[in-house]
Amino acid sequence: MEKGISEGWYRSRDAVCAFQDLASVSSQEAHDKLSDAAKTTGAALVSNLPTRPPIAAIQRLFEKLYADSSLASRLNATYPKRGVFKDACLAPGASTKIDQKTTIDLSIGRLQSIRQSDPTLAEALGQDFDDVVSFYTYIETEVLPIVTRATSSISGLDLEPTHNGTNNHLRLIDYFSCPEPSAPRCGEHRDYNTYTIVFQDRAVGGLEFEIDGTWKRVPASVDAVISWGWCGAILSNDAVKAAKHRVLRTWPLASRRTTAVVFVAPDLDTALTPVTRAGTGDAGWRQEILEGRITVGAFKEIISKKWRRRDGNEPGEVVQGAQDQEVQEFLKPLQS
Ligand SMILES: O=C(O)CCC(=O)C(=O)O
Ligand SMILES: [Fe+2]
Repeated sequence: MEKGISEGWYRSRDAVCAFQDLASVSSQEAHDKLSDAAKTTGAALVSNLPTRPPIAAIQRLFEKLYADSSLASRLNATYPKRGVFKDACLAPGASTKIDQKTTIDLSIGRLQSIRQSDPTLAEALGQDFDDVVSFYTYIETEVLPIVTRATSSISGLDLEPTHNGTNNHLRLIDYFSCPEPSAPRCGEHRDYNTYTIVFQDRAVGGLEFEIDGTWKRVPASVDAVISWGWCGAILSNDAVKAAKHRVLRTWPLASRRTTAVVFVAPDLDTALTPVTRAGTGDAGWRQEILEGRITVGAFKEIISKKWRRRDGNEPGEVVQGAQDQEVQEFLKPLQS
């Protein structure tokens, strides 16, 4: 086993909760486990999901886009600002330091734009695309309200008015088979948002969280991981912890790992400022944040420049760990 990595943290931290339990917010046990995870490690492992992501369909969708560059261009033309299918690390002459993965980024807004700007594209993408959209719709309508409500009660906030779904995303990730990746698959970072759900393929591991200074593996058998990000930490004044994580390598090493990741963030015009006294007395936030002068949209612009560098979609050198350090210095200038 790699130095510094240990298994079994989820058992010792007791952060596992059965997802069926989450369907009923009155379930004290599920709430307590989620609450404990959000306040301590910032990550909860979830088993017994009633609905699984369509992993085989996601893999076929990636293969279709690898094989058909005109289809990939059509898909990217529906969101010219950033594109939808991103494969920067596969380009000839790409930096060997960027994340070794490809992604498909969707959201309710992007799905609308796909339907409106290229009405026959969904059909060209086929049944696999429909299966992905159905999965996303299910998660948006059935699952996210429950986790948002649980996060609200953990942090003493009412998140529902500022989380109307306009700033949520589904990211499909293909950690394609590669025995000797030149860089991490997904370099270490904290997510910028309120919380994230990583749906795993239950076959190939790789996701790790830094817990008390040590990288701990999420077992491949875990269905999904709920973790909290910077917006969650700021709004709750650090009552909720933003969890640092990465995918350094896939386990087994050369295997293909496929994930469906749902990011939940406050609406872009929300003021990014602590709105509860639940957390730390003096968390050290920068003055503009304490005064409510930075919106979620402005923060997203600042932080997304850094992650696009790591993804190879923005020029600039990638130094592992630097992204998280830069964000931390921005948010908590006196503590860095
Ligand atoms: O795919 C994973 O396991 C994690 C991905 C992740 O952390 C991210 O995209 O922010
Ligand atoms: Fe992440």
